[in-house]
Amino acid sequence: MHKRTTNQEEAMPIVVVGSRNPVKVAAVQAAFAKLGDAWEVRAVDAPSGVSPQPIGHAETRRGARNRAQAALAAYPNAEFGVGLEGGVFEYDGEWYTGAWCAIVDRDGRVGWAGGGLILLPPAVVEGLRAGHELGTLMDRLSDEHNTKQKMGAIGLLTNGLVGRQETYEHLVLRALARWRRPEWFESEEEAG
Ligand SMILES: O=P(O)(O)OP(=O)(O)OP(=O)(O)OC[C@H]1O[C@@H](n2cnc3c(O)ncnc32)[C@H](O)[C@@H]1O
Repeated sequence: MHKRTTNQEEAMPIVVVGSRNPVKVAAVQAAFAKLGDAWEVRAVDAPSGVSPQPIGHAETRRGARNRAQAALAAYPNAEFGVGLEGGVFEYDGEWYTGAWCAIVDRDGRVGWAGGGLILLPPAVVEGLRAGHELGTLMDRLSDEHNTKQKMGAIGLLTNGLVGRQETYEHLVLRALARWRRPEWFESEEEAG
C-alpha cells in the first residue's frame, strides 16, 4: 500500500473517519487493521451535505464522498478520509437499506464501494414513506434506543446474525481496492 513519506518517518499514518458514530469508527479501525501497517484512526463530525435520510444511490453516494472529503480536509497530516453513508433504496416496490463508502486521498483519488442491501419490513417502509428516518423507525420497532450506533438495522433485522459494523468494515475494505491494485486503476502516467 502506498504511504506518503514525511520527515516524521516514525509517525503512524492517519486515516480520518467523517463521523463520530462508533459503529463507523470501529468499522474503519477493523478494516485498516487488516492492511498490515499500524494506522491511527481519527474521527470528526463531517457534514454529509445530503438529507438526514438519503434515498437512492446518487444521494447516498454523494453523502459518503462529502464526508470523506470533509474528514480529510480536517486533518492536514492524514493520508485518507473515509465517508460512510447509510441510505434506503426502492426496487420493484420493495425497500432496502444499504450504504456507500468513499475513501479519498491527497492526490484526489476516490475509492468507492456500495451495497450490503437488506430488505426492510412493511412497518418500516410505511414510516420511510411518511418521511421518518430509518434509525428512529428501527428504535421504535425494536423498542431499543440509538440502535444505529449499535447493531444497526442490519443486526436487528437478522436478529444478530450480522451487524452494521461488519457490513461497513467490508465496504471499507472494498473501497480500498484502487490502492491495493493501483496499476489496474491508473494510467502509467498517473501512477508514475
Ligand atoms: O452519526 P452519523 O455518521 O450521521 O451516522 P448515522 O447512522 O446517523 O447516519 P447515516 O448518514 O449513515 O445514515 C443515514 C440515516 O439512515 C439511518 N440508518 C442507516 N443505516 C442504518 C442502520 O443500519 N441502522 C439504523 N439506522 C440506519 C440512520 O437513521 C440515519 O439517520
